[in-house]
Amino acid sequence: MGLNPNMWEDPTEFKLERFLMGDHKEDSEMFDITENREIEMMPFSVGTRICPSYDFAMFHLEYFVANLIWHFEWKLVEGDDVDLNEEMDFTFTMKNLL
Ligand code: HEM
Repeated sequence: MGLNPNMWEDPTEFKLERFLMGDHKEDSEMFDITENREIEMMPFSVGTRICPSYDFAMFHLEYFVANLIWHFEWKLVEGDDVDLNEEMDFTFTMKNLL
């Protein structure tokens, strides 16, 4: 499914901009990391052939991200307006992502 050219333009290309939000994706600079607007990306697939190692992989990815946060100094990009406060949506999300 992740390689289906009917779903994805150039499915094998590394194109982060494909996750931009908005009807006219090229007009928007927001990434849909909440997956509240569209569910297009299912990295572990779904259904009977879902990755059996989903929990194991997620555990390691959380550990990987935690190490990135721990070992690097994180700064806002000048001009960005990130607000870490929570906002109630379908779930709690960050108030301002960018
Ligand atoms: C970030 C890490 C991982 C991602 C994104 C991932 C993703 C996937 C995806 C997309 C599938 C195909 C599901 C389908 O056919 O619809 C799959 C299948 C599978 N994955 Fe993973 N996987 C990850 C890590 C792992 C790890 C660490 C293991 C083993 C230790 C594993 C074992 C398997 C196996 C055995 C299948 C075949 C399941 C089946 O065909 O019934 N995966 N995985």
